Amino acid sequence: MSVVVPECCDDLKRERGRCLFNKEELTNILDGGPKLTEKRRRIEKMLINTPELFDDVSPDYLSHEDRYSNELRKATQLMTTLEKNGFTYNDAVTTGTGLWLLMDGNPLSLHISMFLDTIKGQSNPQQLQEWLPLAEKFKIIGTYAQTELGHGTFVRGLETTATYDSTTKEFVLHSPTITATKWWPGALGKTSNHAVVMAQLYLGGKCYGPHIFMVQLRDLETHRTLPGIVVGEIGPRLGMNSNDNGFLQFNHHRIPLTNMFMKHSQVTEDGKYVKPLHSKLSYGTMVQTRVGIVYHASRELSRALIIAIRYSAVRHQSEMVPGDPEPQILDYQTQQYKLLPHLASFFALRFSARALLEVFIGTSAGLGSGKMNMLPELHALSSGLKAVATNDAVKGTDICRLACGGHGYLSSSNLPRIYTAIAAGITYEGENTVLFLQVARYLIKSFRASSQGQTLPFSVSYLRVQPPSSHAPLMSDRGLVDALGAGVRWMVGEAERRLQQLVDSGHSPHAAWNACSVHLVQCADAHTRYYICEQFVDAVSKLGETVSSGVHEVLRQLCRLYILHRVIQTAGILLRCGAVDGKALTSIEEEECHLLATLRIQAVSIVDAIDIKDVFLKSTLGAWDGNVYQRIYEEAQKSPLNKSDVTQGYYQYLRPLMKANL
Ligand SMILES: CCCCCCCCCCCCCCCCCCCCCC(=O)SCCNC(=O)CCNC(=O)[C@H](O)C(C)(C)COP(=O)(O)OP(=O)(O)OC[C@H]1O[C@@H](n2cnc3c(N)ncnc32)[C@H](O)[C@@H]1OP(=O)(O)O
Ligand SMILES: Cc1cc2nc3c(=O)[nH]c(=O)nc-3n(C[C@H](O)[C@H](O)[C@H](O)COP(=O)(O)OP(=O)(O)OC[C@H]3O[C@@H](n4cnc5c(N)ncnc54)[C@H](O)[C@@H]3O)c2cc1C
Repeated sequence: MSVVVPECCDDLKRERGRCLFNKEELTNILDGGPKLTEKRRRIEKMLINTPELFDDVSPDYLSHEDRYSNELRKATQLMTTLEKNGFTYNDAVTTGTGLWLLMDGNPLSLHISMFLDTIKGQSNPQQLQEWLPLAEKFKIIGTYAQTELGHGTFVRGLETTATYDSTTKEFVLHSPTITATKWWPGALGKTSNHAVVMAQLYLGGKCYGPHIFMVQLRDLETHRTLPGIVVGEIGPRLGMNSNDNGFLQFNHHRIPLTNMFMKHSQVTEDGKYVKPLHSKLSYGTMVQTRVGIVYHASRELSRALIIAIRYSAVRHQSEMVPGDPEPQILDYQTQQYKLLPHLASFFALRFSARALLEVFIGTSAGLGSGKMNMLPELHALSSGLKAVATNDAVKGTDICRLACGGHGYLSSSNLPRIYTAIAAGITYEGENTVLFLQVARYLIKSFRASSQGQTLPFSVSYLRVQPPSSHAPLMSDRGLVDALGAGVRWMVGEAERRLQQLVDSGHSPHAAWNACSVHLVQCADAHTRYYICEQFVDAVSKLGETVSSGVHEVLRQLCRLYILHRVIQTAGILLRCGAVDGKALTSIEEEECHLLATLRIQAVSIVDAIDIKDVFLKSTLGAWDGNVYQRIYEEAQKSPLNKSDVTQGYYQYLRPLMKANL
């Protein structure tokens, strides 16, 4: 397959003719610099030149088993192609390209993410030396097996046990109940021959809580399940059915002492426990994956936006002015209102993902030298951003689908598959409500610390009980972000007051927490969105000195739209705390409508600059050339039902019905 850029239709040609900025420059910003754009394109070119990586037939037409095998075939082909060309799996992950090719849930994704990340982040030097080369070269294939039938959220409630037997220097892994069955891990059913398993550590009859163990599940030659282990696949799901999400039970299965991950906590041969520097270090893989998911969610949202915005420029429907030609649906203000705030969201999430990655890298470096103080901040930021990013990506993707009318419901639009894949992100890696409650815990703690005069970490410093007065005019970007900050401060203060009131009236702190938890989740959501606004404003103002005026103007408009939209969404709170008044809100609403019309002019060019090629969009509606109707028609011809004019079903059922005397 070669990269041919086809002629585009007249509508898209006209849209692209109105571009006032340098698209390549915007692409570079989104990629993180020209070098990264160049690297991504090299990887893409290599993948596009590997036809085996592309489906001729939609997975929708395959049986469950064929679907799995086909995806496994592509996943292994991808890994060997990368290797042969001097790239790593990580290059395909960090550029998004690998996931786009295999986004029906691929059986190697857990191996290249959580399995390898656990080996890198939780092993002592000997374990690293032993396992990393095997895993990196796919000599062993693994997954992350934590969730059980009975518990996903509450890690401390897991029931799988790992009991140390000092006589043999082994751990005995056991699933004592049906609810202790591991359930959900991707690639556990049929693909993995190893798993990192989260289990309750027992030493001398005492439970030390969840710890991680490396467990071989299958024979490396025959791939048969080892004795003492039951493993299988959990059956069809809402989406990502090419993966083999699995179940796993242990029956007094023994593994060596050295198979407990021992970077942070250790068990000695005689069964003594050595505590980690921080009790949640074993949750590190989850934190790292949440950081990755923020990028992943923004990428998936961007695919949906490219599809829906290009389609909206090609699709003509109804009359805006009686008797006039049917306009492009993108000219309807309501259509702009559906799509453009999500386009702004994509940019906001991308800049925030980058900021979060920096916090992650900084914190990880600190951990290396024994500094644990950044861990709570990283946990709160990664939890909040993972939750907001997946919530917004899911909502945005569904709006993109709706914005494409009936055709958005077609599998060939690819919007259903993008939606079902990212929808899982709300649940996996920490269910979003639960993650927000973790953020809320951090907010309340910080707010109370501030009342006692303590200095707050950077992401919550604006919560100071007596904040410095803002000098930015209200209607400036900074002024509106400050107003949003004042809103969050008011919400958190209110939550703290309600909690205290309940405790004072005799409720236990835990009962009070539950009684305030709807409000607490709202605080966490608002705090995270305030952080996102800050990152967006900062990023655009920093770029201001280095980019051309056209690109800067587009970024400024997107940032402004994001902030205005957020202020309107939070209007109730901002009015209650006096951060804005009705008059300001009216002018903000008017400005938003004006901005929608301004951004509409270059919307197609902005999504072009995201630079995702047709082969990765996989959509009949969103291709570069805008040749929508021909593509939809051609795709329909591939339906197996069209192989014959009269189907078997006619002879078997319809004809007998028509002939029956009813
Ligand atoms: C490098 C980046 C690369 C960039 C490039 C990127 C490219 C992309 C990369 C790849 C991505 C592609 C994506 C596609 C594939 C996706 C595959 C994924 C498939 C999904 C896999 C899964 O789905 S896998 C299972 C996940 N399953 C959970 O996610 C369970 C949630 N459940 C909990 O996580 C705990 O259960 C929960 C609630 C914390 C309570 O934990 P708990 O009960 O032990 O703790 P408590 O609540 O009592 O809290 C006590 C104190 O601990 C503090 N604390 C708690 N956690 C802490 C922590 N982590 N760090 C610090 N502090 C922490 C807390 O803040 C309290 O602090 P304080 O006391 O000071 O207030
Ligand atoms: C596609 C997919 C892939 C997955 N892959 C893996 C994997 O590879 N490895 C793995 O180990 N796991 C995996 N999981 C499991 C996933 O991590 C869990 O499903 C997730 O952590 C949520 O846990 P749960 O299912 O127990 O939900 P529950 O916690 O039972 O959630 C049900 C409801 O209860 C609410 N709730 C729960 N606790 C609280 C609380 N404290 N306060 C308020 N509300 C609460 C939740 O908000 C939610 O509304 C995967 C899941 C999916 C869907």
